[in-house]
Amino acid sequence: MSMIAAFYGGKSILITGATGFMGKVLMEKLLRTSPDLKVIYILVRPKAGQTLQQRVFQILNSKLFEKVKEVCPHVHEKIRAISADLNQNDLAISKEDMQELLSCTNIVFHCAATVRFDEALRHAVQLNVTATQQLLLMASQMPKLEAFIHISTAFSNCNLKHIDEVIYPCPVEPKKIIDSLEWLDDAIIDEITPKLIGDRPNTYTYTKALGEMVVQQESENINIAIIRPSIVGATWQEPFPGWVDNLNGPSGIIIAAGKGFLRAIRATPMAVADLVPVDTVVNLTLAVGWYTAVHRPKSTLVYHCTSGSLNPCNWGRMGLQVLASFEKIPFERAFRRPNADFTTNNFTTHYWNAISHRVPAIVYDFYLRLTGRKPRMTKLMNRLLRTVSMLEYFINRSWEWSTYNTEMLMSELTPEDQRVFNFDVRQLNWMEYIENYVLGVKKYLLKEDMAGIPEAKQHLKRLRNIHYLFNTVLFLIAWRLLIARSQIARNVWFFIVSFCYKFLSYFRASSTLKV
Ligand SMILES: CCCCCCCCCCCCCCCC(=O)SCCNC(=O)CCNC(=O)[C@H](O)C(C)(C)COP(=O)(O)OP(=O)(O)OC[C@H]1O[C@@H](n2cnc3c(N)ncnc32)[C@H](O)[C@@H]1OP(=O)(O)O
Ligand SMILES: NC(=O)C1=CN([C@@H]2O[C@H](COP(=O)(O)OP(=O)(O)OC[C@H]3O[C@@H](n4cnc5c(N)ncnc54)[C@H](OP(=O)(O)O)[C@@H]3O)[C@@H](O)[C@H]2O)C=CC1
Repeated sequence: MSMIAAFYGGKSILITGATGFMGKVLMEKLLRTSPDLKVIYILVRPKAGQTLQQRVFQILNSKLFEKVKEVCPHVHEKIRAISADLNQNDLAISKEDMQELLSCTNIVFHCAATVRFDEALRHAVQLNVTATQQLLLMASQMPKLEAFIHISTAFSNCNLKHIDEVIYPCPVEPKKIIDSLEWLDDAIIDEITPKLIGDRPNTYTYTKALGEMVVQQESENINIAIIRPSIVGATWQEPFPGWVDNLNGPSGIIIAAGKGFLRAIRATPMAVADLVPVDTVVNLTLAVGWYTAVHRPKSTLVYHCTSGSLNPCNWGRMGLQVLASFEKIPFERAFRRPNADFTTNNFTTHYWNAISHRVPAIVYDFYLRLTGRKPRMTKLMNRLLRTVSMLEYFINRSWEWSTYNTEMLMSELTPEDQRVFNFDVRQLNWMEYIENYVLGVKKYLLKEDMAGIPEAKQHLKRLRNIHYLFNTVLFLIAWRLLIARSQIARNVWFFIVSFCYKFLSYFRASSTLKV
């Protein structure tokens, strides 16, 4: 019997960010491995015209939860959705709900965050720092609380090259930032943002670092741990391989490349692609929850959930495997044939952006206009290139994360727990994982039918023929222009033509002789 699974039995668990990518997988694993848990409270806000109940209903009836229903048929009864908005200072939780949360919660998993890189500082601080502070305040009033697990990111200290499992201080105290944002207006905040974030690339990594400082400062009476995952990707094994439901991290890039929109990228092929599957992160999170509650470490432990030091894979290898997977699992109606030229040079980046991205988009929009349709490709391409430029920071550097705590925890688990809550990335076969990732993107993100693969392959063949034809025509035009202007080109041309003529005459003569 798994000790970790047994530990969560009968517990009341609070999850923030349960409607997000990681939160859903966390909820699924908890319900599947500990169906006898008492209740999972999830903080949810109404969104996109859906009520809380509709959102929860949709999640629990999705493919991700199919296996859970086999072991826990009354899964709906285990989930208690609580209306909350982490953008509000009091989290907008009703008095009754707050009372219930405070008196019943045993474990808190705090996953909610804004993961947008370009989030305005005010909003990023509200969600990633102030909301964390509010939750810690709540946690300090929970008499039955056994552990509070805070999900951060391995990139919260991406301004450093080597990162240990410790909380690093930021130059300005989080409390000072929170206070100043209350009275500064948006224009001034925009102006001081670059100075505050310093050598970090965006407000996301900066506010996640501030969030960790808040955790450290408010953790006096709370049993707390921090998890730092690197780039979180599709599921590796559980509940099935390749599940993914948003465009963040590599998923959006895989779509853009598979559909032939993105054909070149500024990336360092030898830089480590520090990806971790979402189910690995969730397994570590649940193991940390158990360890923190049962062993009650004296200080706040930080756990790195990264792959680079244990099982490294670089962007070059990953890019090639993604391309190889497109051969087997092509996406439907591709704009151009998938390709992934990696370049680190400024000039070639601009060249590829112009030739491979902008020009085809302009040509296609021209065609749409001619056929009476609304042009859209240039706009889409501009957005895509902006997105890619924001990811560039992460695909052109390598970091070293120490993993002592994570390895220590692994050694503390029983063999059964090591199997059920496996977070050993050394066992990950990258090639297999990436192929399943591409398959998952096709199935669960693009919602394309596998039966359409032969047609998608035919379409790619047609695109290849168009590509060859286009290149041949281009070459002939260029050559014709060159001949018109250069004597050397003309001489070379006459030499080739006369050589071909002689060869054909010889061939014809010898075949006549044989007859
Ligand atoms: C073959 C080679 C393989 C190599 C493979 C390399 C992978 C290289 C990954 C590095 C990854 C580091 C990751 C750090 C790890 C964390 O710790 S951070 C957690 C991850 N967070 C993120 O990835 C957030 C990144 N995204 C953002 O910040 C915002 O979406 C952006 C990029 C600022 C765009 O904002 P926006 O312009 O307001 O647009 P938004 O409304 O979000 O979306 C606009 C459109 O772009 C699309 N879109 C959004 N995100 C993406 C995306 N990532 N990609 C494509 N399209 C996207 C949307 O679907 C939307 O399309 P439409 O619905 O309009 O048709
Ligand atoms: N994805 C990644 O690559 C990585 C993620 N992380 C960390 O993991 C955690 C989870 O990330 P991930 O699941 O990918 O992120 P998602 O963007 O998928 O999910 C974010 C969650 O936070 C919730 N949330 C956002 N704003 C509010 C709000 N105002 N009130 C209530 N809830 C809100 C969202 O709810 P709603 O559905 O209503 O928007 C959603 O449930 C984050 O802390 C992130 O920093 C760390 C490293 C990498």
